[in-house]
Amino acid sequence: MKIAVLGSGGWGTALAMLLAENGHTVTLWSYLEEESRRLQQTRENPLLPGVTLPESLSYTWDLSCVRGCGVVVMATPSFGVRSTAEGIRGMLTPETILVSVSKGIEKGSSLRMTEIIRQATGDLCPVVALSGPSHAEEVARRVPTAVVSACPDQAAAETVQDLFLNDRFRVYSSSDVVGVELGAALKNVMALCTGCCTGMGYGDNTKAMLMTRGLAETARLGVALGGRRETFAGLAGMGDLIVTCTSMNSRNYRAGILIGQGMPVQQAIQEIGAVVEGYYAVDSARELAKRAGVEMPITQAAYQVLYEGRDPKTVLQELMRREKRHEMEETWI
Ligand SMILES: NC(=O)c1ccc[n+]([C@@H]2O[C@H](COP(=O)([O-])OP(=O)(O)OC[C@H]3O[C@@H](n4cnc5c(N)ncnc54)[C@H](O)[C@@H]3O)[C@@H](O)[C@H]2O)c1
Ligand SMILES: O=P(O)(O)OC[C@H](O)CO
Repeated sequence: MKIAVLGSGGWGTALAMLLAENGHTVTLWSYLEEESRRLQQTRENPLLPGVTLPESLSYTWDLSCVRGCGVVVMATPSFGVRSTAEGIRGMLTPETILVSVSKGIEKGSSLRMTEIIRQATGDLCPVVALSGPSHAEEVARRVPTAVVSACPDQAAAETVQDLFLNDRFRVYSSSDVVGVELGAALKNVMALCTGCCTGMGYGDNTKAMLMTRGLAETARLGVALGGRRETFAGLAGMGDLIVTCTSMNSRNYRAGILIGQGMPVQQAIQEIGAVVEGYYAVDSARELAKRAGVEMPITQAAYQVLYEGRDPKTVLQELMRREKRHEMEETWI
């Protein structure tokens, strides 16, 4: 299969490697010409240390590489998804399958990634979300990993499942694209929160509390927006939450640690040197929650720290002092 991977950050590069190793003809598109030239010359991505890119990969910074591709993988940061999708409109056919691997919710529109792609490309092709606990650094080193391929069009989800599957990358299919995408976007917010508490010197109890209650509010929003409750107990929900809130590979968790240690938010994001999606998602998630009438106290707390400059210790105190309640009072998995 001829495949284009759009976005040569850590994740786009790791997936391009995997698809090339699965025998596909893969072109890796970079947003910046110099990034593409450097990849071609060095066959290394500094975001994936110690990994050599396969000889069979091709590199470009020209979006016309999508012409004639059966599958196009959208792997830019969430803020680049709309413009990249608009750039390929007119080069697709109804048979092309688009795969979204970006994790976020668009600022302003509060649309999920597959919704943006469908809108920006004229809703011509099926759009599959591929998500789950999968740090690029580990996938590139062939560490056994499992993810989920989600689309209401089951045939498209299964085509993508087959393309990516191999003996170190297991892919499940799902029709719940809403649940899968919201789990992906919200776990980044929770990782910023758990990182922040780690940075402030709190321990495993605090981390477990935020992960568990964070998943509860994620599922509450997801179900209100049409996702299935059980999806949040799966790879794109609990699975990705675990990996992101516990791994030093996580950009969101590491940014949270720096903020908890007292570094200003923008400086912490700069320091990470790769996209910190939770920062962008928190604003849109809060907006979605408001519209759906869903309570999301941890997301709200994260917003106050990240956008209003409030002291994280005070914000955590306020979370702890909320009115007492029954654990299973609300929608839960
Ligand atoms: N890195 C991972 O382990 C991983 C795993 C799963 C999903 N994801 C998701 O994949 C997406 C990409 O993450 P990443 O870690 O590869 O990012 P990254 O920070 O490593 O790479 C960012 C890339 O995007 C390019 N870029 C910058 N601005 C752009 C724009 N406006 N339009 C298009 N491209 C632009 C940069 O040139 C760079 O190549 C994110 O949504 C992330 O949540 C990442
Ligand atoms: O490094 P993070 O926090 O952006 O997480 C990357 C992936 O989403 C983990 O599945």
